[in-house]
Amino acid sequence: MITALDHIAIAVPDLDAAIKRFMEDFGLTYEGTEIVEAAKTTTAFFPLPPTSIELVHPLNGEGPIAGYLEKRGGGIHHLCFRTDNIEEDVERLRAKGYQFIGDKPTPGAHGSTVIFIHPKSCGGVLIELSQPADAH
Ligand SMILES: CC[C@@H](C(=O)O)C(=O)SCCNC(=O)CCNC(=O)[C@H](O)C(C)(C)COP(=O)(O)OP(=O)(O)OC[C@H]1O[C@@H](n2cnc3c(N)ncnc32)[C@H](O)[C@@H]1OP(=O)(O)O
Ligand SMILES: [Co+2]
Repeated sequence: MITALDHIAIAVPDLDAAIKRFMEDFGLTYEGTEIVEAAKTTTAFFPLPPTSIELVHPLNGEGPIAGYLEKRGGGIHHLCFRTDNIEEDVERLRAKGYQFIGDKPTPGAHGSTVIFIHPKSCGGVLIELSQPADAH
C-alpha cells in the first residue's frame, strides 16, 4: 500500500551549486550526499516533513540522469511514493497496465528498495516506488 509522498526529485547539472541554493537561499536542512551505485546516481536529500527534496546528479557522467540532463536540462525528474509492500504494489499496478522499468526492485537511497514506472504508461510522469529499509 502506498503510504506517503517519500520525495520529489530534481535533476541538477551542478550538484554543489544546487545544494548551496537549497541550503542558503531556501534555508532547508541538508542531510548529506549518498552515492547509489546501482542507480548510477549521486543524491542529496533535504528533509521537509512529511516529505523530502532529493537532488539527483549523474554518477561519473553516466546513467539515466546524464541522459535526462543532456536532452532536457535540469528540472523536476520524478515523484517517489513510499510503500509498505513494494512487491504487492508492483503486482497490483502491473495488473492495471503500468509498465515498470526492470523486472525487479533494486537498491535505492538510504537502504531502500526501489522500482520505477515508465512515464509513457503514467501520463508523462516518472514515478518511483520505494520501500524503506525498516519496512522489510
Ligand atoms: C538514487 C536512487 C533512487 C532513489 O532512491 O531515490 C533514485 O531516485 S535514482 C534516479 C535515477 N534513476 C532513474 O531515473 C531510473 C528510471 N529512469 C529510467 O530508466 C530512464 O530515465 C527512462 C525513464 C526509461 C528514460 O530513459 P530513456 O528511454 O533512455 O530516455 P529518453 O529520453 O529516450 O526517454 C523516453 C521517453 O520518456 C520521457 N522521459 C524521460 N525521462 C523522463 C522523466 N524523468 N519524466 C517524464 N518523462 C521522461 C522522454 O521525454 C521520452 O519521451 P518522448 O520524447 O515523448 O519519447
Ligand atoms: Co528518487
